[in-house]
Formats: sequence, C-alpha cells, structure tokens
Amino acid sequence: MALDVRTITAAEFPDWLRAKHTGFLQAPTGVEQEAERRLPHTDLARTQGVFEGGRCVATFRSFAQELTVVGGATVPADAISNVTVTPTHRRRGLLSRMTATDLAAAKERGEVVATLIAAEYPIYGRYGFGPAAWTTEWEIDVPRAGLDPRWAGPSASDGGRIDLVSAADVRKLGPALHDRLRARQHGVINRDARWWDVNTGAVQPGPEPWKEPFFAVYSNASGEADGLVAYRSDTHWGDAKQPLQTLTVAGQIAVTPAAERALWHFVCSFDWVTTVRSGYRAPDDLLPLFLPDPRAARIVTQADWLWVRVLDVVRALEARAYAVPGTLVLDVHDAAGLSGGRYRLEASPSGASCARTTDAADLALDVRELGTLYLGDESPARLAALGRVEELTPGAVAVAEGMFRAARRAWCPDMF
Ligand SMILES: CC(=O)SCCNC(=O)CCNC(=O)[C@H](O)C(C)(C)COP(=O)(O)OP(=O)(O)OC[C@H]1O[C@@H](n2cnc3c(N)ncnc32)[C@H](O)[C@@H]1OP(=O)(O)O
Repeated sequence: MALDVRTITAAEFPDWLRAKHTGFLQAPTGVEQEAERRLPHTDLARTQGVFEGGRCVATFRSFAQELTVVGGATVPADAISNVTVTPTHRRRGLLSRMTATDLAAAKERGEVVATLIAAEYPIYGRYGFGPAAWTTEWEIDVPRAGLDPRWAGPSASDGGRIDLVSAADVRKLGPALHDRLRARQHGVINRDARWWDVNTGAVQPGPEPWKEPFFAVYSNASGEADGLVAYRSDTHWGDAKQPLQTLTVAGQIAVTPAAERALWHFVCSFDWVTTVRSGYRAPDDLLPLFLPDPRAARIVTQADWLWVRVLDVVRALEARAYAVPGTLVLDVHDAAGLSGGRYRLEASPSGASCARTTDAADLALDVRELGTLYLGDESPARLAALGRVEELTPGAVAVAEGMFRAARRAWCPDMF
C-alpha cells in the first residue's frame, strides 16, 4: 500500500496522536480529549504524518523556538519533537523523508538552526545534528554534605530571603526571571505562556493527573526575585520510624550565585530529607562546590541533551560571541546540501563577521561537528584528535580552540 507523507488536517490530529503514543509505547487512549487540548497550540502546517490507507503510521512536528547562543544573543530555531514511526513501518526511510522536508522548510523560513532532544544517540547525526549541550543530574547524600544544620535561611548572610509561593505567583514572576536567565546562559530556549501554564498546573498537560510541586522564590535584598525552585518529595520512612525522604528538584533557575547557593542550601535543609536529586543541570553547575563536602553529590545522569543542526552558517556564526579575536576559513561539508561551503569567519570582541569565500580553508568539518561546537561546549582539539575536524593550516585547531570555547558550559533546562 502507498505511503503518503504530508502535513495533517485538524480532523486527523487524534489519529496522529494515537500514532505518536504507539511509537512511544504509551497507551494510545484518550486521544480525542488530548487533541481538543493540544490543537489550539499545534501548528498543523509544521505537523507531518505518514498515512497508509488513511491510517497514520508516523509523526513529526516542529515549532518556532529561540535559542540563546554564546554571548547572550538568540537565534531563531526550528525545534523538532514528537518524532515516531510505528514499529511495523520502521527502517523504510520514513524518518529520513520527514526530516528532509522539515529541514528544507526551516531553511526556507530563515531559521538559523534546528534543535531537538534525541531519544537515542545514533539517530540524528546523519541529518547534520551534533550534541551541543549536555546535562548532569546529581544525587546528594544530605547528611554527608556537611551543610550547617542550623541554617535558618539566607537573610543573615546576603540580605536575601526565601518564600514559598503559589503556582499563580510563579506564572506572574517566572517569565521575567527566565528572560534574565536566557540573556546570560547559552543553551537556554524560550518558554511561552503555555509552558508556564503546563508546568504550574493551570492547564492539564496530558492524561496523567497533575501533581503540584512546592515552589520557592529567592528574593535579593531589594526584593527582586533572583531565583525559583520547584520541588517534590516522596514519603519514605525507614524502619524504627526513621524519615528517609528523597526530595526531587523539578526545576531551578537562578540568575545570581547568591540565589543559586541559597536555593540549593534550602532544598538540602529540610527535616526528614536525607537525599536530594538535583534534576537535569548544566554539567558545570556550581551545586557540588556549594557543599562543604562535594563528594556528597554523586552524578546519577550524564548525557547529551540539546542537539543542534546549523542551517545558516553565516547568521549562526555571526550571532555568537568568541572568547578571543581570530580569523578562520571553515570548509563545511553538508551531505543534505543545506549549508555546506567555505566560510571566512572574522571574530573580535566587538562582534563577528562571516561570509562565503574562495580562500583556502584552515579547517574542514562536517556540519554535524559545527553543531557540536556551536554552543562552545566541545573542544575543536578533541574533535581533531578524533579525526572529525581536519586541520588544513598548521595551528588552526589551536586558534579555533581559543575562539570557540565558552567559559561556562551550555545548558538547556527544558525538555521538548
Ligand atoms: C526529537 C524526538 O522526537 S526523538 C524521538 C525519536 N523517536 C523514537 O525514539 C521512538 C521509537 N523509534 C522510532 O519511532 C523510529 O525507529 C525512529 C523515528 C527513531 C526511526 O524511524 P525510521 O523510519 O525507522 O528511520 P529511517 O528508516 O528513516 O532510518 C534512517 C536511518 O537511520 C537509522 N536509524 C533509525 N533509527 C535508528 C535508531 N534508533 N538507532 C540507530 N539507527 C537508527 C536507520 O537504520 C537508517 O540508517 P541508514 O540510512 O544507514 O539506512
């Protein structure tokens, strides 16, 4: 039977959701209600399905996103999500067809990069994506951490304070705080009003019942909110009436080290809680170093997180900042024919310029490696050692090492 790859209609959305749940091995029930909830927030022109005899067997959608790059500017991104192929239809090239269509449309719209969070590492490199931001989760053995158990909050040390707030308060103060975060942290993506609604229980996100977390805000001495944490706890008690609870941080954003320190100390200071799970953080998060004994923070997850595919080399390289001035000619290979070519990049503290050139190249690399390097999180020297960046001019790798690396690691706090 013929396979029809195309965008879907509103009437096909429930069947598309059923196919998505099937691909993700989730119960394919309740799709009519889910479709009603999600349809107003779904761009059908960017929602592809594959149909066989009128039944959806593959799903793929994208949406507009803003990605913060090194230095704090943002670039428009094509965010890809909900990618599935029904098990009976896998390995026939359906993902490749949907990806090619989406990336070509994103390039046409003028989006600078495409982004996604990969379910499995080996899938997306072939389409020009590279892992650009990684994530780490720590588990803290609270008694071992050595924090002052008499700590009564941050006010004595820095003039700030921590208050528990409601979900409605978070919807009011969260967006401005998050805007401050994304102006300073590369790898962060924008959150729209729906993100705040879904993550504060104002709308039901999916079939699972919403379990409200606790929210706490750190305000500085002037009363401005500099940090926000959401957390939940289990109710585990050991034998002999011994409280052994695990507190899990559902999200924490902070824009000053004082706010970060205070919020981490706060969640590690609760009676009954002996273990704190940090949630997914930047790999260089200060959390372990805030603890008198950093070995109390054990890494439980360390993985690639945000993958980036460069669609417009000129605008991508001009948007970000560079650690030191330098000039490099890059020969970028792109099998999909979207952004390959030779580019001259001139960077200085006042900005960067990039243009196509016929000059001899200093470095040759695949667009996948350009994505990996883009947020300053990977070392050109490491990729050269692996044979993934080719040095054509002696010393060019060292120049790239100085220019591209960022002082702090990239971090994308969100899943999409
Ligand atoms: C951004 C996100 O949404 S991530 C979520 C991705 N979805 C999932 O993981 C759900 C479960 N898996 C699936 O639905 C499917 O297997 C998909 C979407 C991963 C792949 O779909 P398919 O239609 O089978 O992929 P397609 O046939 O186009 O494969 C293209 C190539 O990728 C390879 N490939 C596909 N999936 C995988 C995988 N999971 N691991 C390794 N290689 C893979 C294929 O072997 C093929 O290689 P080739 O070009 O060398 O022959």
